[in-house]
Amino acid sequence: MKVTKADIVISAVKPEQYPVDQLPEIGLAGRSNVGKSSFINKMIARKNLARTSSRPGKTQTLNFYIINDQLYFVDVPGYGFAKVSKSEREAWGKMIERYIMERPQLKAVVLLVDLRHAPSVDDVLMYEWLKHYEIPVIIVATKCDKIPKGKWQKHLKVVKETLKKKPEDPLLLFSSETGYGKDAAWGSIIEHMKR
Ligand SMILES: Nc1nc2c(ncn2[C@@H]2O[C@H](COP(=O)(O)OP(=O)(O)OP(=O)(O)O)[C@@H](O)[C@H]2O)c(=O)[nH]1
Ligand SMILES: [Mg+2]
Repeated sequence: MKVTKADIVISAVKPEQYPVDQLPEIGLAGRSNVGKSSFINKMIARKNLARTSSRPGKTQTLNFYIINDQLYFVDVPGYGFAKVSKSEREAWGKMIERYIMERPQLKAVVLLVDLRHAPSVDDVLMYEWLKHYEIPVIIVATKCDKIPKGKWQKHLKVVKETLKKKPEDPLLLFSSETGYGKDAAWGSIIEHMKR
């Protein structure tokens, strides 16, 4: 998809703040620092519209980005960030749960995992939880620039087996650094938007 227009519309913490225009939405989920905001920036070819940081926990709210007046990317705060209090973690959980469970226009969640490592316990829980609520998931193994090409298949196999990936969910390679996998990711997102 050629992105000609992209803007942040709102940073929301509760449903009353979500956009009301019924456009399809694609959520981004994954561990803190895995590269969700970087994924959005690469996909829309903007340097830092979705704010990124080497410090985990950068994204704290549900950030709605409107793309070509056609769809939203919803940047979701990452999980698994140790420096978060129990009450913050609970607030996070409630915010995500409300969004994911009560949002018919949510067409799919892009679940980002780090290609370098086996998915964490939290990654597995997140995947199982999304599947439980019958949300289509596009699994994106990112930071593939950090692994030599010859080892990609081996690492993909670990991701697939650890998550117990369902056959209907695609697993794609990606790099926000090089742009590898951008067209495939758009292809999958567009397919899910039409459902
Ligand atoms: N080499 C490489 N670095 C990446 C890639 N994607 C993200 N990064 C780096 O990883 C760090 C975290 O990226 P973010 O996009 O801010 O991560 P996030 O998932 O949005 O993190 P939170 O907002 O804290 O949940 C930054 O330093 C990025 O530059 C990638 O594909 N390759
Ligand atoms: Mg972020």
